Amino acid sequence: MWRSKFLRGAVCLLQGADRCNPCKRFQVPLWRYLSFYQPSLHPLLQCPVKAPTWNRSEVKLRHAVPLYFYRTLRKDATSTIDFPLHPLTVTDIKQYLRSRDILFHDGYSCLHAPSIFLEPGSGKENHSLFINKTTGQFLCMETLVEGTWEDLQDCIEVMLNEGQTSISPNVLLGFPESVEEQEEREMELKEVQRIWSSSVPFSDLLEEEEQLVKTMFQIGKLTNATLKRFGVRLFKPTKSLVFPWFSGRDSGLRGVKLLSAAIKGDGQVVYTEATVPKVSSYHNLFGLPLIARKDVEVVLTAHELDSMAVSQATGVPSLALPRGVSCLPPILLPYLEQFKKVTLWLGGDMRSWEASKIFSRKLGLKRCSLVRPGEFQPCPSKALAKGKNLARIVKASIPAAHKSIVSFKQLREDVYGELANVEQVAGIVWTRFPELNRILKGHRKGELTVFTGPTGSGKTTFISEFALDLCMQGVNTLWGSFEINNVRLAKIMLTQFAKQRLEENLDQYDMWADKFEDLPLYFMTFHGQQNIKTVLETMQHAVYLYDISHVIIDNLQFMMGQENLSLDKFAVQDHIIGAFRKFATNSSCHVTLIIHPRKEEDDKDLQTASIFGTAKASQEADNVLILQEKKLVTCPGRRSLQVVKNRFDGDVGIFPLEFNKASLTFSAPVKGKQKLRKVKADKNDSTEETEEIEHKEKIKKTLKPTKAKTVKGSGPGKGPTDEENNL
Ligand SMILES: Nc1ncnc2c1ncn2[C@@H]1O[C@H](COP(=O)(O)OP(=O)(O)OP(=O)(O)O)[C@@H](O)[C@H]1O
Repeated sequence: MWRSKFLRGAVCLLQGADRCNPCKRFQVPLWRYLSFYQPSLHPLLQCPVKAPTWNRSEVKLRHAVPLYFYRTLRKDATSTIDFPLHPLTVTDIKQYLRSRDILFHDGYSCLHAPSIFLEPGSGKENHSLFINKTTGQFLCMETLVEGTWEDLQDCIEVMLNEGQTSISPNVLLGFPESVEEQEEREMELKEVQRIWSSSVPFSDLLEEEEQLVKTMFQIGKLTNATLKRFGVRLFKPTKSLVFPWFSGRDSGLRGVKLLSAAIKGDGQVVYTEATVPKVSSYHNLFGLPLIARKDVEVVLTAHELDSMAVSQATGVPSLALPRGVSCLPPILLPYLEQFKKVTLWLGGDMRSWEASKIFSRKLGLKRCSLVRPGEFQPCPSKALAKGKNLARIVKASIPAAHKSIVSFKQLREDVYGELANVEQVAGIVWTRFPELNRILKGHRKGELTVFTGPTGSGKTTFISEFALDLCMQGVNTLWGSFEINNVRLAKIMLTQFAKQRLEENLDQYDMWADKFEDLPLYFMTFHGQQNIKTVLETMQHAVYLYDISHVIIDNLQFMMGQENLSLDKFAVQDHIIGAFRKFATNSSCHVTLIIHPRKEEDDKDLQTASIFGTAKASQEADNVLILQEKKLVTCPGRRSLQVVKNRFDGDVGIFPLEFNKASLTFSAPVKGKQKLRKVKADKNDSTEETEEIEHKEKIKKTLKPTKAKTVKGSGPGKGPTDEENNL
């Protein structure tokens, strides 16, 4: 939301308005619920209610009435069904299609069926209807109609009720959006058109202007022909590159992504992205309009510039994911179904390597191959800039499907990668807890962390900030808060995010809530006792839908009551911890499990034995953290964090925590401005690094440090903040 305000602000300024139009205040929910309105999807996961994704203007009311009528009937019917329904499975989808005599066959991540949106004998290719096996999301590759499983079921029912064998793509009418949503959508489309029409193609730039922009974005090796083919333009007011979102070969503009460069105070060049519509609705596979139906091979990258580099250097079709390595939205999978070979070249670091392994599972291991990052295989745009042979790098990609038994020869490269990238292998470091980095070294996917502390000592409060810190760095996070409700938890997190009591600064609520809303943060809706199977099913679903890489379970005790009571308590606890351990490993997802201590003695620190009934549970955990509460007379309530187990490198230790009641934070306040250490290039630098430094100098000369300017908005929901103005 704040992005569209900013862009509206930028465009208003563009049009000579002396100030932003009064920014329309949007009542936006503070957090992002995972609540689908289609009961067929997991009802216990909630996400913003999404209207179907086809262009509403094509809809003809004539057809809509029966469908709308049908839906209203069914909606009432489902409201009487008790939750939880089981999440949709491929078996459910197959059973339904068979019951309607619709033939299908298995694809990679989708089922392929004859499209019901094509007149029989229309001469167009059959089996062009792709249905995602996990979510039911569908796409007709001929008409480009797409929608949810519920929408497809509705269309099939209406078609059968009318005794037809096909149905017009215009039949679909989503639930009427609220006036506000309709208004927001129209405003976004206007924004997109404004930005697009006021951007200029590179061929229209003056020579020196073109050179300056290419230097700024380090795309000197990309030709204007390539930029033109992909439709890239320059938005002059903010010197931003504009990447268009055309969803099909000949369809209209649905959105844009702006890439801007700015120089920070310390001389670092920072690249910032902004999308319209906002990032959660921005599902652009950049480069899609250039894909022909006959293409069977594609290179998937994490950035638009990388895609253009691959396409220009190798001639192989290439697409860029909308949100880099952070997620591969299932809604895009039907668009990738036609490819028999998918090469994932997501970047040059370990995070990209981890993501490519996870995404290849979603795409189907057999058809995927991965470009291993490394010194000689940076991201595509860097490889192009350094004159590397991109075709050879793509050719040298390794199959994602690995055999169950491997020799060291196959492991050799992975081992080297881990040794050469110690920092990245250590995981994501906390920005707010340097002491924790010193001991744990970082937060890694696939691990199980057990966290405990005395009752009422601040476990939830601490873990909330612990997880928020990682989420702010792009770690997709799922909360399972069985003890306190999501509103209260979100309020704690927002306070920690804003580092102030918003009760006393309500005029800033919208600004902070807009930023908070863009975090990759999701909540389960469980409360009170739950059984472990339902919780794990929901977590699995969330990992698939949102590429969750960190799940917090607060707390274990809420799953103890539902298990087989004939077992003794410790056996149940061991079973549950074992189940989370398995989930963490199989889903490459970090699980943080909060456990109430088994016994507490006021005058003694908690030990590992205080937590677990048996040694088994402590063996399953990779990390064991304890929030120690010193009940000292001198400083009552003094907390410390103790790491009693660290499987990654064995370091353990304890450090004090300073609790700030106003901001609910445990992180030590930053004392003064931390001077960023300048790393002097050492004498024997390789020529490449020297070139890199010279290049950076050149960019700094072209980029005048931007002076942050504030645009006074009107009352609540003020205009863009300083950093937004730096876009
Ligand atoms: N270090 C601290 N000093 C004082 N108050 C704190 C501290 N940490 C948390 N609190 C406050 O104590 C209350 C309980 O915090 P929290 O719910 O995080 O504890 P908890 O250990 O999760 O509780 P429970 O054991 O019931 O789950 C909250 O109001 C919180 O703001």
